[in-house]
Amino acid sequence: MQVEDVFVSAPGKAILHGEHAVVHGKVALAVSLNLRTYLRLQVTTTGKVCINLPNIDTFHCWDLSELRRLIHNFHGKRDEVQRLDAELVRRLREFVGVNNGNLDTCSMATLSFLYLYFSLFGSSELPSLTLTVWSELPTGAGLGSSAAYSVCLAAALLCASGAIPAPLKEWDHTARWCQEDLELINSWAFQGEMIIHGNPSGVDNAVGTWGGMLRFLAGKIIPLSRVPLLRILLTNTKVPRSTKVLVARVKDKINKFPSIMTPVLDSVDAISCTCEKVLSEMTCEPITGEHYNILEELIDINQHHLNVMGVGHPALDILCRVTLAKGLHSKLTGAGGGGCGITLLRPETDSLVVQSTVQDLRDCGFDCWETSIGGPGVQQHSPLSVKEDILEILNRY
Ligand SMILES: Nc1ncnc2c1ncn2[C@@H]1O[C@H](COP(=O)(O)OP(=O)(O)OP(=O)(O)O)[C@@H](O)[C@H]1O
Ligand SMILES: C[C@@](O)(CCO)CC(=O)[O-]
Ligand SMILES: [Mg+2]
Repeated sequence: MQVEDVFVSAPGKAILHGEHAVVHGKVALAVSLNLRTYLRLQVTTTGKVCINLPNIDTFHCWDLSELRRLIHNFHGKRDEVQRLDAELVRRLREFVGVNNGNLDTCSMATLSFLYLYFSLFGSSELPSLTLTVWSELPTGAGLGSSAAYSVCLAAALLCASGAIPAPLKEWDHTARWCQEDLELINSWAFQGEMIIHGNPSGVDNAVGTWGGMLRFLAGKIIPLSRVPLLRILLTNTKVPRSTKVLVARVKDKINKFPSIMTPVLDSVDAISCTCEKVLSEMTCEPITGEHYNILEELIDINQHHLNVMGVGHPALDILCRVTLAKGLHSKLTGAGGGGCGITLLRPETDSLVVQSTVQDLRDCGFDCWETSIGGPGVQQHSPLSVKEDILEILNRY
């Protein structure tokens, strides 16, 4: 077994179009953000496994002997990455003390760590380690915090188990894995997402793994390399919500009204495809106002569809109204039900207009900032390449 100390990070994401519909086999367009989750994994000789998750105020330390007892007579299936191992999930739920279907924030994060830890080390020696995670992303707000967390866990634990090499060379600040290793990271991150979400499409962990902008359809990931630079305003309504609950709510609605909801999902699919076509045209012909008019109309139509699906929220309605008063168009991003929304800014949108919109949204109690999109996917860091304030937090434990 090859075990090392590693620093890794993975980006959050914004979904331009296709949230929820993507869970039901429709196209989604998603893009990575410049906000990242960072993880430090230290190999220790304490005989303990410790996790420090200060964003969600969760700290645990278990004796290795206790963990060994937990998986006594259990044989992990390292190659089975499409489905969760029901027996392992059952044992872990009992261990963490969750018996019903509704997991709280801390239990979900703990459970997904333990699931990956046992799955990846179960058949060999369980290592003593300390793992610390700190994220720049708001947790549970639609920006893929669960996926960034799962991708970091998968990358660090796979690396520590020796299943994939640590790509960082002595002279590098950051380094990425080869395609095959990224696929393995992505598939284990998907398992972490399954623990947290219940029924994830896989789009969020794909963006966390590969970064950039991508088209996602039924597990098939197509990176979109030719996309125009989009200016996006991100707003966090700060209304808490759970992706798992919202995904289940949409499924119930589809089951209840199949003939009504299926056309809505088909329409969202067409919106994603139309958006992709317009974005591609914008890279090979001069960008016109009409391109932006179409992008804005697609945003408005999709926001209505998401309301029809039952994942809107009065705070998101306020976001749309306040921005429209300045001539700007917004939609929720991610699972909705509160959380974050995106607002498209035109290249010519005056910075004074942006500033006063941001102020109006802050006056509503929201967080709001202009963001840059398309950051790199999961990467390994030298300690020097981790921002100082984040390194200080990761080194605190
Ligand atoms: N920094 C973190 N540290 C520990 N756990 C985290 C962290 N970020 C996210 N999580 C886990 O992910 C859960 C939030 O996931 P959820 O899918 O509900 O929201 P999201 O991923 O932010 O939004 P969306 O799925 O809509 O993009 C938290 O309850 C926690 O279990
Ligand atoms: C709501 C959803 O479509 C996106 C969450 O970011 C869920 C998923 O795709 O797993
Ligand atoms: Mg999530």
